[in-house]
Formats: sequence, structure tokens, C-alpha cells
Amino acid sequence: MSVLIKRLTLIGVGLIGASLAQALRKRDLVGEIVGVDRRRASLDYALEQGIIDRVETHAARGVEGATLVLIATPVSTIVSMVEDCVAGLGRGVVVTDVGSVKGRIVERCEALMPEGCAFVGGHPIAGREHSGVEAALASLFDGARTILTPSSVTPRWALELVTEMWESVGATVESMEPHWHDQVLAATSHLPHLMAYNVVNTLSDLEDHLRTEVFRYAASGFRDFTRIASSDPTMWRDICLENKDAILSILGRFKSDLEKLTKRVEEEDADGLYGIFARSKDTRARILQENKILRGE
Ligand SMILES: NC(=O)c1ccc[n+]([C@@H]2O[C@H](COP(=O)([O-])OP(=O)(O)OC[C@H]3O[C@@H](n4cnc5c(N)ncnc54)[C@H](O)[C@@H]3O)[C@@H](O)[C@H]2O)c1
Ligand SMILES: O=C(O)C(=O)C[C@]1(C(=O)O)C=C[C@@H](O)C=C1
Repeated sequence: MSVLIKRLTLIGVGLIGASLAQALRKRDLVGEIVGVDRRRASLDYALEQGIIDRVETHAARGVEGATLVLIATPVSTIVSMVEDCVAGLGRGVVVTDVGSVKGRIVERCEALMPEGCAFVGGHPIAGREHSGVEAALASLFDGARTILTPSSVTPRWALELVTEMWESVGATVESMEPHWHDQVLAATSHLPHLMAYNVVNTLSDLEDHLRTEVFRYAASGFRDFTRIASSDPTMWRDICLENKDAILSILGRFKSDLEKLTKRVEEEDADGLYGIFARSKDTRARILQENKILRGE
């Protein structure tokens, strides 16, 4: 394959940014990769591993001569990162991001684009509970989905470049309206993370003796359910702040369902309990059958 991106500037050389850089590099799809990050140790590691070719400390200098700029920092910083790099953008540069929340971020980044440049909102639905450049994997997006959130102002050429980039590293690309994306992801990704964090905290707040026993006997069910509670607290704090309304809405529904379940237990309602569990088991079986990405195929 020929080079797709002559010069990529990666702002945020962490798990997602470095994984994409590695995946592009492995396929010879990128010429030069310039890294910008506030953590010097991440830049040094990325240089040593050949994930990036050179380091720039200032975003505006880092994007000079870039074909594509990828912002891969926490969601609370994406707009200010774009503000910082605007002065260095040449004509025809595409700026894209990987943030887990899109609505207002996309609106504000689009509005910051100088004449001839374009912002394309993006979100790979793939990740790990480990963060940082040391956790990067070239195979992370293989078989995953990436959601792009173009709007009426997104030029076709910019959308095509970002689409081709994600498809070339093995992802299936789909488009979504940014605020709709935030509602959907609040349910499918943000709610489960909040639940996992909360379950671990509920158990760790138990009285000393009980807590020790609870964690001692924790097994595969606990491990599978709470894997994502090992995720980066900064990332999840920022997601909650940025997607507040959609998260509150789905949490409200979850609380009401939990109350119904609590009532069924209180009333020793065997049929009611069976109904709740059977419906959930059937739903999960059906969505696994319909969704080959979820099955890991
Ligand atoms: N981890 C996941 O599973 C996952 C999946 C999809 C999307 N995302 C999104 O991708 C983005 C990056 O997440 P990640 O998991 O790669 O995080 P990460 O912590 O591994 O990487 C983020 C990098 O940004 C750097 N950084 C933070 N603030 C900065 C600043 N002000 N200036 C310069 N650099 C800064 C950090 O030093 C770090 O190297 C987030 O917006 C997140 O919502 C994460
Ligand atoms: O596999 C994981 O560890 C993840 O949590 C990845 C996951 C998710 O599926 O919810 C988390 C947040 C991102 O925005 C996208 C993907």
C-alpha cells in the first residue's frame, strides 16, 4: 500500500494515539510521525520504540507541515489542544480526534478550523483498561468499529481521508450525529463503567472483616464484571463531566430498574425474578448473534 498520510502529528501519545500510530506504521501507511505530549517519559518511550520519529513541545510547531493531526488526549483537553495548534495549520490539513464524547467538542472544534482545513470528529470503539503509551497495541482496532461524526460543514475529502485511515487499520467505519453518539455511548459504554466502579467501591466500603473475605473469594464473575473498573480515573471523570445529561438520563433508568429488581427480591417474587433474568439472558444471546464485533469475530 502507498503512503496515506505524509506527516501525522499525534497530540497525546498514549494508549489510543500510539496504538493508531503503530497500526499505521506497521502497514507503511504513514511517512513521518511527530509526537506532542505533556509527559516527557511517554515521548521518550515512543521515540525509543519507533512509534514516533520526532518530538515537538509546542502544538502549533508540531502541526507545521502535517497532512493529518490526531488529537488523542482526555476529552476535557481536546478543544484547547485544537486552539493551541490552529496557528500552525497549513491549508488542506485534516484535524481529527478520538475522544469518547463528541457533541459540544465537535461543534467547538469545527468552529475553530481556519479556511481550507477541516475537523472530523472520531471515536474508535476499542480500548483497554490500561492506559499510557506503554499499553499501546498495533492490533487494537482490528475488527473494531470507529464512529465518525461528520456534520453539514465537513468536506468530503476530509471525511474520506479519516475513513480510509481507520479502515486501513482494520476498523469498520460508521457515521453518527455527534449528540446522538453521546446518548448511545452513555448507554453502551459509560453506564457499564460507572456500574463497575461503583460495585468495587460498594464492596470496598464493607466492614473490614467482611471486605477481606469478599475480596478473598472474588472469582471470575467479579473479575469479568469489574475489569473496566481498572480504567483511567482521569478519562472517566472527564467523560462524566462532558456527557453529563446523557449519563444522568441513562443512570435514572438504571436506578428505576434496580428498584424494581430490589422489590422482586424483597417480595420473594420467584416468577418476577425469573422473568427479569430470562429476558436479560435472551437479549444478550440475541445481540451477540446479531453483532459479530461483540463476538470478537
Ligand atoms: N482508553 C480507551 O479505552 C479509549 C477508547 C476510545 C477512545 N478513548 C479516548 O481517547 C483519548 C485518549 O485516551 P487514552 O486511553 O489513549 O489515554 P492515555 O492516558 O493513554 O493517553 C492520553 C495522553 O494524552 C496526554 N495528555 C493529557 N493531557 C495533555 C495535555 N494537556 N497536553 C498534552 N498531552 C496531554 C497524556 O500524557 C497521555 O500520554 C481520550 O479522549 C479517551 O476518551 C479512550
Ligand atoms: O475495553 C475496554 O476496556 C473499554 O472500556 C473500551 C471502551 C468501551 O467499550 O466502553 C471504553 C471507552 C471508549 O470510549 C471506547 C471503548
